[in-house]
Amino acid sequence: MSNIREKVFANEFLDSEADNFLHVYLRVKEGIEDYEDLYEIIDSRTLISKIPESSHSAKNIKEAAVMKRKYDFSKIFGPETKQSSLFNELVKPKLWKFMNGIDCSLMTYGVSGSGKTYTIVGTGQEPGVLPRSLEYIFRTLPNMQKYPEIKPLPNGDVIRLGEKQRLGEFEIKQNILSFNWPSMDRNEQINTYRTMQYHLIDDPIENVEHISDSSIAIWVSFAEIYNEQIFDLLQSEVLPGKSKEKLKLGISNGHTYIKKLTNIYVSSGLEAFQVLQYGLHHLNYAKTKINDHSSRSHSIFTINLVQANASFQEEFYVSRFSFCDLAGVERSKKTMNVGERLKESNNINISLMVLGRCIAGVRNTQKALDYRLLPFRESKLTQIFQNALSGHEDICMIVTVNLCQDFFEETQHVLNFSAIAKEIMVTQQPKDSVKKINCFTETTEDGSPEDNETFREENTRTEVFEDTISEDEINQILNKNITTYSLANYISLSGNQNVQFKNENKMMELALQKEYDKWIKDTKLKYLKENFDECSSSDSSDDENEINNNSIVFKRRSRTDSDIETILYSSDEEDRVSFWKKKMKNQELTINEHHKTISALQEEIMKLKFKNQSRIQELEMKIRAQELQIQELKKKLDGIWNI
Ligand SMILES: Nc1ncnc2c1ncn2[C@@H]1O[C@H](COP(=O)(O)OP(=O)(O)OP(=O)(O)O)[C@@H](O)[C@H]1O
Repeated sequence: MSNIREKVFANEFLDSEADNFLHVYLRVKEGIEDYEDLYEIIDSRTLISKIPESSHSAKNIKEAAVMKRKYDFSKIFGPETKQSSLFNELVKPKLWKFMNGIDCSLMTYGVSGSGKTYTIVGTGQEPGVLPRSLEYIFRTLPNMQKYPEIKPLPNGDVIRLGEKQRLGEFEIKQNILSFNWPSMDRNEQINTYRTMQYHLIDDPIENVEHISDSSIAIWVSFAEIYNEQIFDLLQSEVLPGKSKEKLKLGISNGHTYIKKLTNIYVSSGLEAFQVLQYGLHHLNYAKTKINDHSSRSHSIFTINLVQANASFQEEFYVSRFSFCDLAGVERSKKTMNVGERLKESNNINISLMVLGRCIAGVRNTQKALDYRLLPFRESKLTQIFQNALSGHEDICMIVTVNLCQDFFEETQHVLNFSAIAKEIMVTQQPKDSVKKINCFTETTEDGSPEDNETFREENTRTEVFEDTISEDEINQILNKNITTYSLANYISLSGNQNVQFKNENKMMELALQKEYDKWIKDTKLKYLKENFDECSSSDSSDDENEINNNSIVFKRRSRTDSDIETILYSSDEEDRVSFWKKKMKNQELTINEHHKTISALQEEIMKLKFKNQSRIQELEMKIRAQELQIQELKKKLDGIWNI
């Protein structure tokens, strides 16, 4: 039998896609009747936005003639689009790739309430692309075994399970499937799924002859990024008084993964759907002014497909399909959020801003070879999707919009974002980079699967840098055509891997380091000039709004409240992010100050308590002494009476 991957790459669909740019689709929410004053869908790919003079977006437009903006999409799904059409046209071809071993991601991006969750999860009557995908995958692939044999680890390796571990994994799944819902009838879920199955019974499926001669398994995971912390939505119920475990990120072979994320083995679409419902039940939702059931986090549901070549028992291929439902773009003025909701809002906006900056950065990098240090590490979301967002995986975005007037500014922001995203070039994975996945055969029969997983994660893989410097790169460096991004990369690589190279080229490295330091200095000065006013001298040296940079004093430009909104919705992403970061930093400092005051007061109270306690003890001892004296005197008195 030939290699599964060879069949994948021989498949004609891989070469059939005409454009190599990131696919960005627009989905227009149904039920908005009178949007023609503001928007015009001129064909299946183009939307025109008419910007009213009163709008904030019109401020930067000088001539009346350019009060229209044109946005191109891979395809526009109008308000009449049914969930089934969206699935058939957009997701089905991707599932075919996924079943042939290629990693795929689908993201929904849009204003809060515009239909992101509706598109991915849907409702009982109108299931979204995810439940439909689960059903499609299980109808297409051959029957799965009841107990799993091979388990994919979060870092990309696979592990062969022993007898006890197989039973253990089965039990974990059963616990989820038999979970008692406080607010939902389990039978209702099953009926919802069965109804969908009934409707899809005549839907054609693909011929997967070449997959049927390999042994396969499907595992699913579900993670949430809430307030910049990662949580496992499939973790068993947290005991009262205990908090949910925060998961960390790891890097393996250049891919970022979530450490210790639970993977559940599922052997049918219904089981996978029930696991999805279990995770959704743990997701952070809240009622805001613009959506009664608003997701306050980014959620990532991943289907992992493990294929083992029947003839080569130790050859495994894992492919993943991630469905990422992003939290909604929102303005605190509209949502009227305060307290915890406001904090969530800030975190959501910041991570979406970083996403926008990364996308713009990748676009610029590819377009003008204007390499920069892209801010992927500034948010968990962008770290996880770094590889996909850099154009190295099959990723598509569904931008959801509500074309009503109330959300005009936010929708412009979303449309601008999508216009940039659509310019990202996607590079197809080259054939020679396909690798065989490591498989670990378990020797011990005892120990839980989690133990093994942790052991494997911690002991078998270390974080490694993906590649070494190529001849071309060295030539680039010598030609001084090097960009800052490559410089930074080179320095970090030479510091970690190329020890021999480093020794041989010490002089060159020093020169590069100098050039890199200069870039850091220039960037800092540029930033200060953009955000601060230069002043001749400083009146108060400890003013936190002042920065002294090489004896030039810069004073922070003050910003009004309305500037905040302008920054949040302006096109200058870097300005926005740095502004919000600083604002949050200041808030953190103020909170710290409050904490310090509270600690001081608590100390004072303790001191007073202690002082009073010793005074009370002193007085009690005096009373005791008085009482003893009384007793003595009484005794003497009794003696006198007895005489
Ligand atoms: N295309 C559509 N057709 C019918 N109903 C829709 C459509 N899109 C959204 N809805 C309905 O609008 C409401 C809000 O949608 P949804 O919860 O999907 O928004 P969201 O973008 O995920 O919001 P948030 O970011 O706040 O979580 C839901 O009741 C949903 O059923």
